[in-house]
Amino acid sequence: MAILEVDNISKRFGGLLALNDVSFGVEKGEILGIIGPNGAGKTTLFGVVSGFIAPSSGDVRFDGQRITGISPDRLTRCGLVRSFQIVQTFADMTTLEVVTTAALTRRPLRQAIDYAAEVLTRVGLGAKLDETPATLSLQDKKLLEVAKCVATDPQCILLDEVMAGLTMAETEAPMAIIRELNSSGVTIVMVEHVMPVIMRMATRMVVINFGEKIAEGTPDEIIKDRKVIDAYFGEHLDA
Ligand SMILES: Nc1ncnc2c1ncn2[C@@H]1O[C@H](COP(=O)(O)OP(=O)(O)OP(=O)(O)O)[C@@H](O)[C@H]1O
Repeated sequence: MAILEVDNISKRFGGLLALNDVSFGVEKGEILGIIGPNGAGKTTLFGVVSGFIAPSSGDVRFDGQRITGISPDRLTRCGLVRSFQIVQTFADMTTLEVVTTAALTRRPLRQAIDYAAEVLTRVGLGAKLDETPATLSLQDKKLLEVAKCVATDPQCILLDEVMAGLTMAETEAPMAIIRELNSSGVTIVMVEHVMPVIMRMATRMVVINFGEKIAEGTPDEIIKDRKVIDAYFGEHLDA
């Protein structure tokens, strides 16, 4: 059963058609990877699905309900949450305060603080509750971004380049956390440039190029797809 349906989404920025009639579904419990060359429209697509960008046309449905145009905070309460490529934090807050803010989505303050500490520990930041995000390493900032999502108790998480900038060794921790989340029933949609990561994680993939969906299938099907290989100009897609 599809938890998320993207139906004929187009988005125009002035003269630029950033998304052109993109449609796909996300099945409950899967890990869907979205890939595409730079500027393909992946971030715009995430923005539309998560309520940050209004589409020029088309609809998004979550759990059977039309959600097009619904604000990100309402979507979070519905169980659909996104992470950001550039780690979003407030300068003066501690990691515990940042994640507590997210946990307040479904809990009163006292419980939100306890739950935030639990989630931070789960992602490996249990020793850094009192640190400000600016002092964290890039890997820890990414884990904080994941913790913010997890603390809202989502049904579906949209992860925008959680592995970008990390070494392959550093990707192991976020990959394990995402797998664990998925095992606990959370549907994952991830945009990722780090090809070996997405090939290992995704159960299915959607490929975007110049704002259009050019392919959809399992990682094995995708690496053999002629249109995908051409879009990457022969870039090596092996996992
Ligand atoms: N707010 C905006 N105003 C005008 N053009 C935009 C805006 N946001 C994105 N674009 C353009 O839309 C196209 C798609 O951009 P988008 O950021 O969605 O691609 P992407 O696949 O996420 O790229 P990357 O992999 O580099 O992050 C690009 O040509 C970009 O310059």
